[in-house]
Amino acid sequence: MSSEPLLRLDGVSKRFGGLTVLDRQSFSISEGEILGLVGPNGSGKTTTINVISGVHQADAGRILFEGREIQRLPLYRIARLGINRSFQVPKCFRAMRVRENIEVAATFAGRGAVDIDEILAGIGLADHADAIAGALTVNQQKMLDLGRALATNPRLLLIDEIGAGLNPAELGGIAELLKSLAARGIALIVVEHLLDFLNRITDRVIVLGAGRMLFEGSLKAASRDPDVVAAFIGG
Ligand SMILES: Nc1ncnc2c1ncn2[C@@H]1O[C@H](COP(=O)(O)OP(=O)(O)OP(=O)(O)O)[C@@H](O)[C@H]1O
Repeated sequence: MSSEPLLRLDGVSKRFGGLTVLDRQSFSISEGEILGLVGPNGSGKTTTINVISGVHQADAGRILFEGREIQRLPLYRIARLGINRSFQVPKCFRAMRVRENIEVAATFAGRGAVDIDEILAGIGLADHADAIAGALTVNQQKMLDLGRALATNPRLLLIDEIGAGLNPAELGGIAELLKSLAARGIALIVVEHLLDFLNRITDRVIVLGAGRMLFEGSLKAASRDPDVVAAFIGG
């Protein structure tokens, strides 16, 4: 493994109109690492994922992936470099079959052959391969979203609140899947409100409050940090 971080944010800011949503974020992640991103509603977690993946462009700062600046690249080029993400609200092709959704993602990214059956098994949809995606439950569609991201052979995977609404057994399955991806060298940034779930997969978290990085370290230490406590319970 290289000692250089896979991804580095350097003073990244994002504004929507007069509202500063990300305020000079700087952090990095190495291959095979899982980084948790937590914070109250509206603190900028999804926006962080959106600027890394190219859904939005940063207004200031640099985003380096394997040492290369990507902050001005469009989403499809970022995906082809090996960064992909899941969405809080699933975005699969609802009229297509489950397997076709994954095949389309693999073809679009053009990042080499992937084992579609292995992906289907990993996301728990092997028995639904021929189902129409729109007929799946929302939780299954979230898994399909993850499968579509995996089909692009990512080196960095951004996971946006996958845990909400899942039962403990499903959460356990996802935790094991994410850990196995990290063991294969994929870096993961996981946005999550379910701290027990996060605790199972990582001990490094960044806590955001109103777009600012308030804390970086273990979840346990975060829970004792006065700035973090103030952000969550309002001073
Ligand atoms: N496209 C947009 N246009 C305008 N404002 C936006 C846009 N996207 C996000 N925001 C605002 O940016 C702020 C941060 O939103 P973001 O979705 O990143 O927060 P979050 O931490 O992911 O919240 P949650 O936990 O509720 O998902 C919020 O005030 C939100 O209303």
